[in-house]
Amino acid sequence: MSLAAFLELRGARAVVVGGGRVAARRARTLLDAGLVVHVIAPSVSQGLRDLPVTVEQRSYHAGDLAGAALVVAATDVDAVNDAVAAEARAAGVPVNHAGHAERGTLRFPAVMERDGVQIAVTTGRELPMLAQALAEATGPLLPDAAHLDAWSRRREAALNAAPDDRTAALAGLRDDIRAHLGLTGASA
Ligand SMILES: C[C@@]1(CC(=O)O)c2cc3[nH]c(cc4nc(cc5[nH]c(cc(n2)[C@H]1CCC(=O)O)[C@@](C)(CC(=O)O)[C@@H]5CCC(=O)O)C(CC(=O)O)=C4CCC(=O)O)c(CCC(=O)O)c3CC(=O)O
Ligand SMILES: NC(=O)C1=CN([C@@H]2O[C@H](COP(=O)(O)OP(=O)(O)OC[C@H]3O[C@@H](n4cnc5c(N)ncnc54)[C@H](O)[C@@H]3O)[C@@H](O)[C@H]2O)C=CC1
Repeated sequence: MSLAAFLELRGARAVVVGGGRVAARRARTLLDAGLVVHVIAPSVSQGLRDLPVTVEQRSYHAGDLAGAALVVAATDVDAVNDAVAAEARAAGVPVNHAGHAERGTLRFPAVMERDGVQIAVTTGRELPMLAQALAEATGPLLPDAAHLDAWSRRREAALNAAPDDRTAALAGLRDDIRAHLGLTGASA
């Protein structure tokens, strides 16, 4: 099993090597998470140029990943993606290898988000359609902001309650949340 985690990388530098369709998809994901994206590729698609990224129109060279907190190797040349992944690994920087995910250290999941709540799905293999379908199927479960705010207030109040009341208040909140999601019975 891989490590499931959410990275807070707002303002950090990402280097995307490659300028095609996959690079553009990854760049959008990184921008949504607040990273500063730098693209290096001899040919950069219009879709990618239209995004708020900086572009260096040339081939990748060793040393290009200096200062990167995250790297994407998304060229259509396996050997180049391998070289990018090797440089990133040596620098201890997480890297996504577009052609062979197992040669990198980071896989992108399919994601559903609503008001800050995120559900991310990975298949542990390369079945992007399944990852996407599973994420989509969970979408309707995501609560709206009004519910989130009400639950957060109740949790705060419960944590501030006297010890005798706290347990019951937290149990009541847990039951209400589970019922809202259609779950019945005790938690697993
Ligand atoms: C391993 C992985 C990459 C990694 O993370 O290292 C990978 C690999 C591959 N994807 C391929 C194709 C497509 N992938 C998408 C879309 C998505 N792919 C994503 C993830 C992953 N894709 C990782 C595994 C996730 C898992 O399974 O757990 C999503 C979830 C997230 C993201 O891309 O950021 C994103 C959903 C975006 C959304 O939610 O909107 C589309 C477009 C579409 O479907 O609309 C196409 C077809 C068009 C095209 O070619 O672009 C192929 C080519 C073979 C094939 O067609 O299968 C490979 C390589 C291979 O399979 O060898
Ligand atoms: N992970 C995924 O979701 C998917 C991955 N793939 C893989 O990703 C690869 C890229 O796919 P696309 O974006 O569709 O390809 P594409 O053909 O649209 O783009 C390839 C890009 O690589 C750049 N490039 C080539 N040599 C380079 C070098 N030496 N240095 C820097 N950039 C270089 C090109 O200039 C071009 O911008 C595919 O070959 C495939 O292995 C393909 C589909 C989906």
